[in-house]
Amino acid sequence: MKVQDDFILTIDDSEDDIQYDDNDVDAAEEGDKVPVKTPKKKSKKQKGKEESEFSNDFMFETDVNQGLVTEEDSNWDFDLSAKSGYRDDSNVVNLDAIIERNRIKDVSSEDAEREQNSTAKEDPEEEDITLHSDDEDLAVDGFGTGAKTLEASDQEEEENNDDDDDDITEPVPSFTPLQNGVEGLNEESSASSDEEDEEEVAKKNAYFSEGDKDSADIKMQSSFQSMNLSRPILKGLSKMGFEQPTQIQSKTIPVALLGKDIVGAAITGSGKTAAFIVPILERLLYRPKKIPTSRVLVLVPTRELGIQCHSVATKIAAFTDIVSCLCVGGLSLKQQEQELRKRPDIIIATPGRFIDHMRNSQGFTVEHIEIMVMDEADRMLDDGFADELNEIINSCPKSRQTMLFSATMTDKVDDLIRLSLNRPVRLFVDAKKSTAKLLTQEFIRVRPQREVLRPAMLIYLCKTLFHKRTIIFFRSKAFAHKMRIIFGLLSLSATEIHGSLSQEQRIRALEDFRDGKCNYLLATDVASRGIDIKGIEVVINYEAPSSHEIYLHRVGRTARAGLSGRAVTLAGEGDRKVIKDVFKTSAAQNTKVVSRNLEFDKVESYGKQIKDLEDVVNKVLNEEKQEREIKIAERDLKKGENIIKHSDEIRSRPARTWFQSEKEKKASKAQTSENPDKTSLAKRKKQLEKEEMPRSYKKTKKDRMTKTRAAGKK
Ligand SMILES: Nc1ncnc2c1ncn2[C@@H]1O[C@H](COP(=O)(O)OP(=O)(O)OP(=O)(O)O)[C@@H](O)[C@H]1O
Repeated sequence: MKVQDDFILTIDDSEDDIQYDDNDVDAAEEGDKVPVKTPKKKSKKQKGKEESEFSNDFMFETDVNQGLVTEEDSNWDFDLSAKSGYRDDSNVVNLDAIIERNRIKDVSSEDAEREQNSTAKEDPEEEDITLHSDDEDLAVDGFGTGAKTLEASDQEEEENNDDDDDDITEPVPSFTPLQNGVEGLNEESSASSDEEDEEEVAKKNAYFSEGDKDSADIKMQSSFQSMNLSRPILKGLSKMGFEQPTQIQSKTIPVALLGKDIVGAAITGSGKTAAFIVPILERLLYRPKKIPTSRVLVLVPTRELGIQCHSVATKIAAFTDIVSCLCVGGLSLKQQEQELRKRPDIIIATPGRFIDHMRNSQGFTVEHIEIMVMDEADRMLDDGFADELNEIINSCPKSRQTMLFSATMTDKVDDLIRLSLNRPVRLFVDAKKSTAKLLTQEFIRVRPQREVLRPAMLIYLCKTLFHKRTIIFFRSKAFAHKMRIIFGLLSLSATEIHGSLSQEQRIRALEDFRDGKCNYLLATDVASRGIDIKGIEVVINYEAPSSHEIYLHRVGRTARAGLSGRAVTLAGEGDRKVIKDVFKTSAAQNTKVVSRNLEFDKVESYGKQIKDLEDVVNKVLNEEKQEREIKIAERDLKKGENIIKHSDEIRSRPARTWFQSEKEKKASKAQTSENPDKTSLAKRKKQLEKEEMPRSYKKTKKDRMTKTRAAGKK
């Protein structure tokens, strides 16, 4: 199929089509009225830009430095979301104050002294770290790194375990390039689990549109101007400092403007958000405006990602009349209900909160959703979201355009089929499981007998090597919290983000870290996907995550937008599989992977300090618990008083219905994993498979109502 460059599918072109559930407008017949867009004249400057050469090695920071764009323009912010209302946070305890009260004098003074005398390294790579090739600590130990064969490495590992004690007093920290000369790994392009059999390839060929060919016809556009975007959108992009599209944007925007379904993938930090926001805004510019209608739904897996996406959409739309609404958990339901009543053009939501509105917000309907985006779509396809997703997908019109994006996007047909995509175009920019080119990945082996020193290793890294803009990932919320107390007691300015905190605390943590008020952000995987904070220098994995995908998202918080960064992983025995996968792909893609050895005398000394602090940490935890209980009691008292005062009004409200309680959610998840064939999910999948055929033949109203710009020009 030959596709014209200037062919843009406009959004639901007839106002007559719109139906409202609160009876304010009659249902009407299909119409073919199409708004004709007046062609814009291109300025000389724009033309010049179009002709300029497209570089894939984008340098994002330049405009910021030239002062054309302010930091605020390109930074995402919470101010907009703040208007959506934080929850009452009257039970938040001031942990910093408790830590300060409990800080042992001699620890902090000893610490200050240590700071002064320490061999604190300004640049961890250049100053004290020597690259040398004879350090085989990690390379030969069977983590799949320098191993010639897996069998050989296992044997070597046993040998290495015998002389564990020898490297306890290893010298200065060192890097060892690992992948150079690694045999037998370079032929593989990705981890073995990704190998496809013929059947899967055939399935994919049948399922995906000839999109790659189509998009070759569409041409990768080298500038935003040559994509025929409207002036207000170009102005918004320019205000954000986006001069040239990134690869995923070049590929996606023209295809998305045609209204096609898309399955998109590109490395972390490569601009996927704008890749879907820009075509959405462009299409919305030509919507019928008489009656406001919510036409676009963007689903995201975490609240913070929703806030960030909302901020990007609002900023790019700054010169348009397009309105976005943020509907994520933790923010005021009431305020969101009020905003939804005004029928914003775009709704950015987490699935749970969105369903809550679908069920309980009067007058809110999803009947007119014409574009649905799932950011971090592979996460949304996880079991954890299965039921919510089904509910949303079943409620939204089938004739919608659907776009899915993630850095680790799956193109497995079986995974995608339940989303009832319509011959999607597959737009995969980088090799699967790639990391950013300028990301250095380091690994520190934690031998079983040194597990006890893991916290000390982390403290060592932060005290001697990484002093700021460092995010540290933990698997457990409770442990992240405990470490935050230890950081505080050892005078390391840290904040934390995880699911046990209130939304306001989570947002404040991100802001404090973003603004440099805290040097360390201690996080669980709630912050591993999508979060875009400028200038994160280092990501530390306190332990490797449970999968290679999560690893990629975590380390993708640094080295974003063409900048460099470093990821350091403390790798224990239990982390073998993930680490092996990382090394395999890194070797294949020739990205930089090194091992780091620590100064174990210092690590042991930190270990002793941490042990000495145990009682103080428990004391802080107890005080925190007590203060929280008092706050909760005070809040409940107030609540009780309010209920008595306003009982009539409260009783008159309709009862809210819940999609699933936490208990039901867990039961459903267990059922899915225990007995996948008999779940409603499997049934639904089969039903969708059946429905798939007729659907692709059905011409939708939207399909029929397309117009070329050329028509407008006539
Ligand atoms: N065309 C562009 N020019 C300059 N900067 C850009 C451009 N597109 C995006 N950026 C910037 O690049 C950064 C990363 O963008 P974004 O958060 O959309 O990445 P992503 O691919 O969604 O990452 P992740 O997979 O981690 O979610 C942001 O700071 C954004 O402002």
